[in-house]
Amino acid sequence: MTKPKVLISDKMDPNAAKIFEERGCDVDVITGKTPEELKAMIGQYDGLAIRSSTKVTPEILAAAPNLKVIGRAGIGVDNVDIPAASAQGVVVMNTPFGNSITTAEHAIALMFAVARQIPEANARTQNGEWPKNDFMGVELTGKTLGLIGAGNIGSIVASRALGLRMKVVAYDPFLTPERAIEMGVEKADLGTLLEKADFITLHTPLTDETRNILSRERLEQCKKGVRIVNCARGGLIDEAGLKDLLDSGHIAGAALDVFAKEPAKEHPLFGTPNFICTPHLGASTTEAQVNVALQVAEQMADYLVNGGVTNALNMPSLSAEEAPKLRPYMALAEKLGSLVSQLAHGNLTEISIERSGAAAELNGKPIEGAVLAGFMRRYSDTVNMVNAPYLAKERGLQVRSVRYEGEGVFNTLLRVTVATSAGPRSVAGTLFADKAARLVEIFGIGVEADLEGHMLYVVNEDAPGFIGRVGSLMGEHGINIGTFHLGRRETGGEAIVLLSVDAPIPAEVITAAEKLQGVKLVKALNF
Ligand SMILES: NC(=O)c1ccc[n+]([C@@H]2O[C@H](COP(=O)([O-])OP(=O)(O)OC[C@H]3O[C@@H](n4cnc5c(N)ncnc54)[C@H](O)[C@@H]3O)[C@@H](O)[C@H]2O)c1
Ligand SMILES: O=C(O)[C@H](O)COP(=O)(O)O
Repeated sequence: MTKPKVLISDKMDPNAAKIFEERGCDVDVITGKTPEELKAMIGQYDGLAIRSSTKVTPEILAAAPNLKVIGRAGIGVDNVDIPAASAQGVVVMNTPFGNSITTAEHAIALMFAVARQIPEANARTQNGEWPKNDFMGVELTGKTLGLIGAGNIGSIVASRALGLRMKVVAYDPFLTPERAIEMGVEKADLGTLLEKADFITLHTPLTDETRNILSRERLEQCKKGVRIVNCARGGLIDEAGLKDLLDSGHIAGAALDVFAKEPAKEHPLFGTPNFICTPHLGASTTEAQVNVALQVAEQMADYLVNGGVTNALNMPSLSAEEAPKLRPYMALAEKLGSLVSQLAHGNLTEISIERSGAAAELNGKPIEGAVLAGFMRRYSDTVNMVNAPYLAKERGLQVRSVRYEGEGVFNTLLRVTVATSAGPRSVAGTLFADKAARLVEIFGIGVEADLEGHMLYVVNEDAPGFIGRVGSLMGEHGINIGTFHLGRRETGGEAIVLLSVDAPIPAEVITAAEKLQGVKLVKALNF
């Protein structure tokens, strides 16, 4: 098996490259490339490991036909076009906890720095001025911190602020009253937070809802003398409004680690009194960088080598323990999805995926993804379990997932049913003790078969001599039969023949089979 190839395209702790190699991947570390240069080289890679500098645009993705996973050594993924990656079947993962403490500490550091004007005092002191009378700071003790976003980083900032004897008021639509009590913060709406806060820190991702969350109007609503810290994303604050309100003195200070446009080498805010900034250093500590580098490399290698999925933003997680258990089910699921789509006709608008017995105990999402991948393969060559649910949604396919805990005849069973104009059509399969996928039913007729390679499916009337006629036809055309499986609804009723052959079945053999006595339908199947 050829080794998966990974490109690390942003500065990352060297542990990442080491882990990739130890886990069976080839790795190149090539940083600082322009989008054009990245486009020219990305085609050869299975994995792309990034921080915030590399922008993964639809153009980059279009030049990456082999790409299977993008790993963000950090939290924010606003530099990755996730819908485009999903549509292309590329898993996008991040490391949601590796740099949270470090970033929270940076927010606290900036809060102190802006409260005591430390950067300017430092610069002027080192300039030989000794400006002791020019700086009068404020204490944090007893002040109210308004926290916008109370997730991982926000909650660490809250706990540190409480330790500094601040009061914390938090605005986060997803913060439950119970969690607010647990965190020791007061849950508030944004208006109340703006009225009460002496300091505000932001800890939300940049989304359509959070963009400009501190707009000029909202900045004007803030308590006079407020100090604002943003260690989350540029774009959350109206930068022009911030400058005007710093100039007017309504806002007493602001500290930004992030800007709407980065790198920010020139900016109207530069030089504004009581404005301090750092160049997106929130995650830049040795500890955090080792954490995120190790984590991203482990996650990506696990996916590329074993199929395990952790911290993916566009598909359900699949632990390294679950992956080996689920793998045979996913193979079965994909085959059943493919079989039902090759056999059922008409406008298929609904698909139902049932898991019973042991299968009901498993994580259903990857199985669902695999059924849909098999089902959608007829419509797209590039479909996989990541993009299949998106493609299915795009086509208006309704997907139902059902689990039955009890065992039937089989101790584990997957059944896939599609709604057709002639009524529901279902196929079912099980796993034998050797974990091999076996078909056990087609459209209500019991039949036991492997679904492998090239197959011929024939529906006929159950009558003596038919098996011989099919065998002779194959022999006449020089087609070697590998396996031969039979099933029937009842004696003399509708029957099926499913045989595997060693080579693709030519169209003239299908036509000849259709002319055999008693034949109702013939189809070549491929798996
Ligand atoms: N400066 C840096 O170097 C640096 C480092 C790490 C993370 N970050 C940024 O910090 C952000 C927060 O990280 P996290 O780990 O805490 O993420 P998180 O997902 O744990 O928390 C984000 C919180 O924002 C809340 N939220 C979402 N929409 C909101 C809205 N409209 N109003 C208020 N709250 C809203 C969510 O409910 C969630 O609780 C990341 O998205 C990333 O962009 C920056
Ligand atoms: O979202 C993040 O994790 C931070 O913005 C850190 O970004 P960086 O890895 O480029 O420092």
